Amino acid sequence: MQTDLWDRGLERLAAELPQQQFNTWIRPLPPADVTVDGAAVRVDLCAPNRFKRDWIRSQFGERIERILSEIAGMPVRLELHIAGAREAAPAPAPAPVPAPASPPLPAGPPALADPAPTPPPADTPVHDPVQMSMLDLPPAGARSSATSAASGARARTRAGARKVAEPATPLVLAADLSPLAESPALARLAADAAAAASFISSRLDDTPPAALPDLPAAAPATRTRPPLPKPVPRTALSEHLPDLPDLPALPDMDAEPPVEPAPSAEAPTRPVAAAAVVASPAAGAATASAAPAGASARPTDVLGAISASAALAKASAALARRQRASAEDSPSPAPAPAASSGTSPARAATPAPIVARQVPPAPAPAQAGLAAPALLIPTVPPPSAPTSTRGRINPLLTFDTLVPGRANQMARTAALHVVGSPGGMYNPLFLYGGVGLGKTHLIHAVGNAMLRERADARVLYLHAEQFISDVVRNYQRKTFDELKAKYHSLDLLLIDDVQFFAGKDRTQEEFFNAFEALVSKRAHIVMTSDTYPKGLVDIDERLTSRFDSGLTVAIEPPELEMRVAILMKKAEAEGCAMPEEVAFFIAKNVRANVRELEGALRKVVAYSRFSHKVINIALTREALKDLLSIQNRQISVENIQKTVADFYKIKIADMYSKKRPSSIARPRQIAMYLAKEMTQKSLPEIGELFGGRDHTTVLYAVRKIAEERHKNTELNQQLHVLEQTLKG
Ligand SMILES: Nc1ncnc2c1ncn2[C@@H]1O[C@H](COP(=O)(O)OP(=O)(O)OP(=O)(O)O)[C@@H](O)[C@H]1O
Repeated sequence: MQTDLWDRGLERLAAELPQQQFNTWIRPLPPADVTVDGAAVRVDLCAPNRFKRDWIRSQFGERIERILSEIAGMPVRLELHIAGAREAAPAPAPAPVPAPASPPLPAGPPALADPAPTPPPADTPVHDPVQMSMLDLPPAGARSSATSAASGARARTRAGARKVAEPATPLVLAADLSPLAESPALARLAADAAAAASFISSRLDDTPPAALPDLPAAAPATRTRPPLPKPVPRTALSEHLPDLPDLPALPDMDAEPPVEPAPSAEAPTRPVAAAAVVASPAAGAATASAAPAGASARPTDVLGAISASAALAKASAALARRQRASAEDSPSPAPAPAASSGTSPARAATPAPIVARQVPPAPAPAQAGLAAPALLIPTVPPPSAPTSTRGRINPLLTFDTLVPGRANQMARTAALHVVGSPGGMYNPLFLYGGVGLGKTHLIHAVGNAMLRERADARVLYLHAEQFISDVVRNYQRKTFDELKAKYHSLDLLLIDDVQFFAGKDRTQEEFFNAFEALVSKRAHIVMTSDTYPKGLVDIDERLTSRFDSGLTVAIEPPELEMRVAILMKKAEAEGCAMPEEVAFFIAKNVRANVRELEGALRKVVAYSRFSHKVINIALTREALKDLLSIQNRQISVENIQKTVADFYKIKIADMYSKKRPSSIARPRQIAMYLAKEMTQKSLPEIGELFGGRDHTTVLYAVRKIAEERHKNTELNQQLHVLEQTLKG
C-alpha cells in the first residue's frame, strides 16, 4: 500500500504549496525511501545540500509529515539527509538521539546569517543543476507533470522493521543541527530550525510515542535516481550584443528640461519615482561604461570603480528623468526622419495627435528569448536607432524577462488576460505595490505583448507626470482637441504611478475624460500606483472609484525563492557564473525589492570583474559590505518595537508586557513578524526580546501574520509602510 506514498504525497504538496515553492524546494528532490513498520512509516528524503535540507526541514517538514501521515493513515516520520553525505556513508542503524526542545546554542553578534554553512573554495563555483531548474519554471498546470515526473521512480516499501520506543518527531526534526553551532550566525540558523522542530513536535505530541519504527541496521537505501537536469547553458551576453533590440538615444544631459513652467502651477514638481523605461537601459549602460574603465584599473581601484559605477547609475537615472521630461515635447512617436537624424529624437520630434505603434521586426528565434532585463544592457544604442516605432515601450521589459512567482502571480495572470482580450474583462487593470517590485516592467510587458499580437494597435505607455505635462502644455497652448485626439483614440493606455495625479485638479479632469472615452469604446487601461485606489490621497473620488471598477491587484515583495530565481536569471543573462549559494546569500540579505536586488548583483559582478576573482560568498560579502552593514545597523528589534508601537499608538512597554487584548497583542505579533523578517535574530532571541516569550509564541506570530498578509490588503499596506519606515 505504501509503494506510492511519496508520489501521492507529492501530488498533495503540489496542490497545497505555492507553485514556485513546490518547484523550487520539493519537485527537484529525488524520490524518497519509504519504510513501513506495522504501526508507522519512516520516509527518508535527500536534499542536495545542507542549506536546502535545513530549509525544507524548517519550512515544510511538518507539512510533509502531516500529509504523508494522512495518506498513510498512520504516523509518518520524515528523515532528511544531505544527498552526498548519505550516499557516501550508508545510514547506520539509527540510535536514539536525545532531542532537546530548544538546544542551547550560543547567541552570536548580529552578524549576517550565511545560508551556506560551508562556502566552497574561492575558485570553485558551484552550480546545482537542481537549483538551476528554477530558471525554467513550468507554467501553471505543471504540477501534474511534476508529480508524474516523480512517479517514474517509485518509493519503495520495506516491512517488518522493528519498533523503537522513543517519540520520533522531535528526534527527526531536531537531528543533525549540531554542526550548525560552529559559527554564531549558523547557530542562529540552527536555533531557528530547532525552534521550528520543537514547535512542530509540540504540535504533534499526541502522536503515540511508541508507534514509530526503527530501521533494520542492515537495510541501506537503494534508490533509482532520475538524471539531474542539465545546467542551463550560460551564454555570454556579448555574443548577442549586436542583436539586442534598439534603444532610444540618450538626450543631452546639459540641455534644459523642455517642460515650461506653467501658470497653473500644475507642472510636475516631484522627482519621478519610476524611471524604469529609460532609466533601466541607462543604468545598464552606466554599468557597462564603467566596466571597461574598471577593467584597466588596478585591483586596488575596485572600490573606487564601484562607487564610480554607482555614481554613473545615479547619473543615468537623472538622465533618464531628463529624457522622460524631454519626451514631453514629443509625446507621440517621432516621424522617422527625426528619429534617425542623429540628434536627440525627443527634441526633433513634433507632437502628433495620434499615437500609433508598430512592432519592430521580431528578433530571430535565437535571440527572442534573450530579451535581457534592464540590468544587463551593456551598451548605449546608436543615436540613429529607430526608436519612433516603439514610442515609449521598452522592448526589453517583456513577460519573458519577468520572473514569475507568488508575489506577482495574480498581477501577471491578469496582465496576460488583458493581452488575450483587450477591452474585455479587468478594465481598468490597476496594479499597485511598493517601489521596485516590477509594476513598470509588467505594464511594459503588456504593451510589448499587445504589439506583438496586433502590430497596428495604438498603444501608449507613459508616466503620470508625462500626462500632467501634456495637460499643462495643451492648457497653455489651448490645444485641448489635440490632447483629446491623442489619448481618446488609443487602444491601450498604460499609465504608470497615477498617485502623481494627487492635487492636480485639471489633470484629473482630463484624465477622467480620457478614461471615460477609452472605457466606453472598449479600449483597455492599465495603471500602476504605489497604493490601492482607496488609499490614493488628493485624487477625486469619481476617479478612484473608477480605478477600482475593473481589477485591482497587488504586487508583493518577492519571496526568497523568487528573489533567488530573479538573481539567477539576471546573472545568467549577464553571462556570469553565479553559484547558487551566492544567490541565496544575496536574496536572504537583500529583501526589499527587485531594484535593490539588481543593484546588489551589479555590485557583485562589477567587483568580481574588476578584481578578477570568482564570485563566491566571501567576495559577495566584501562587495556588499556597505549595504549589509547599513542594514544591520539600522534594523534592530528595539527599533522595530518602537516603530510598530508608534504606528499602532501603543506603549513600547506593551511589547514586553503580558497583556493580551488584541489592540496590544496584534501589534506585538506584527513586531515579532518584522523582527523575524528584517533582522538576523533567531526565534528564541526574538522571544527573549519580547519579554522572555517562548520561541513557539514567536513562530506562531510570524506564521499568522505572514499568512494574513496575503489575504488582508489593509494589513499588507500597513506592513509595507512599516518596512519602508524601518529601512529609512
Ligand atoms: N519579477 C521580476 N523579474 C525580473 N525582473 C524584475 C521583476 N520585478 C522587477 N524586476 C526588475 O526590477 C527593476 C524594477 O522594476 P520596476 O521598475 O518595474 O518596479 P516598479 O514597481 O515600477 O517600481 P517603482 O514603483 O519605483 O516605479 C526593473 O529593472 C525590473 O525589470
